[in-house]
Amino acid sequence: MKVTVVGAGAVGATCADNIARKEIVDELVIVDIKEGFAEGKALDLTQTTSLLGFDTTITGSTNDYSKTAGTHVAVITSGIPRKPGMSREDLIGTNAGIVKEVATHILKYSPEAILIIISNPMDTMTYLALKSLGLPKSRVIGMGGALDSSRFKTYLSLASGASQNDIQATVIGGHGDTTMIPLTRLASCQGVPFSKILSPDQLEKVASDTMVGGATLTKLLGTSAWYAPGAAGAAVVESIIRDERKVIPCSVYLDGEYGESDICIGVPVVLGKNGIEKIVELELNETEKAKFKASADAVRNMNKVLHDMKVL
Ligand SMILES: NC(=O)c1ccc[n+]([C@@H]2O[C@H](COP(=O)([O-])OP(=O)(O)OC[C@H]3O[C@@H](n4cnc5c(N)ncnc54)[C@H](O)[C@@H]3O)[C@@H](O)[C@H]2O)c1
Ligand SMILES: O=C(O)C[C@H](O)C(=O)O
Repeated sequence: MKVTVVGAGAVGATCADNIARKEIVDELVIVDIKEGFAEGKALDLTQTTSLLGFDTTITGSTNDYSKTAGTHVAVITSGIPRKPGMSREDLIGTNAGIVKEVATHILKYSPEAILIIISNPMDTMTYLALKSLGLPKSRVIGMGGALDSSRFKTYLSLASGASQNDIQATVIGGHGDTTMIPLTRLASCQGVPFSKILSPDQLEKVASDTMVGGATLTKLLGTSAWYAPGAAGAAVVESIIRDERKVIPCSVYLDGEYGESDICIGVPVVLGKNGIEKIVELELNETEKAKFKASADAVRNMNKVLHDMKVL
């Protein structure tokens, strides 16, 4: 199996590192537009092979996509990250052109590839890749919910003292500071609902901390996060490559599910060898449904910018 990671920056290199350590592919290719950068990251990672004991061939390429031929899964992380004070949506002007160009190059050499979109604003970039390339909806997957759900688990754990590994918690909706929906009603610790563990005020604080999780890190780091995003990207790749059929919230094209159509937005999906094997429809209450609709309206408004920019 072969995986390509486009963008050898903070998220791309961390994702590649995690994929290599998991030993889930024979070949890993990293591509970047910056001369020598992907080759350098690939060589550096290769030199961890004997230290970490994995056996994956890692190569780098400066924009030569012929090296990516035969890719099963391509992870797109190329583009600019936000700086403190910015929103993810502020990145659309630069990243839309990059994502469209990169996805086109990947598909030229690997027409059957499954695309994992990480570049922000991720829901809109996922929609752009799917629509501009006319790909089947099972093969274009936005990574956001996996990361947001892991942050939700971190904040639930910090508030309650429970182990993150005992927690089940899901974030749906857009991958934006105001659009994501941490499902506090459904969060549980080994079968015990968090509504029985934390007070309503504590749960509300956990939800709002989760929603601004990316912005909090951007303020601390001066740029956006990479360890958890890279690990979340690798977890999505792993479920596909190993055909694990894990349920992971991802941004996917909806065609009537959750009452929405013609939009990519975060919902739980089964990830297996064909990409999206199934969309899981959670039973939302009226409040959650209203939040999901508001989130979808905001994402749809952002998608309109793609037409204004004439990239779609
Ligand atoms: N979806 C998520 O959950 C999530 C999480 C973290 C970051 N992100 C997003 O991922 C993106 C990357 O973040 P980062 O911190 O790795 O940024 P970074 O600046 O460290 O890396 C981006 C890399 O993309 C490369 N690049 C730019 N244009 C390219 C092109 N046309 N072809 C190939 N490579 C190109 C750059 O040279 C750079 O090395 C950002 O848009 C960020 O907002 C998304
Ligand atoms: O916060 C960002 O801009 C990057 C990413 O979407 C994240 O959630 O870490």
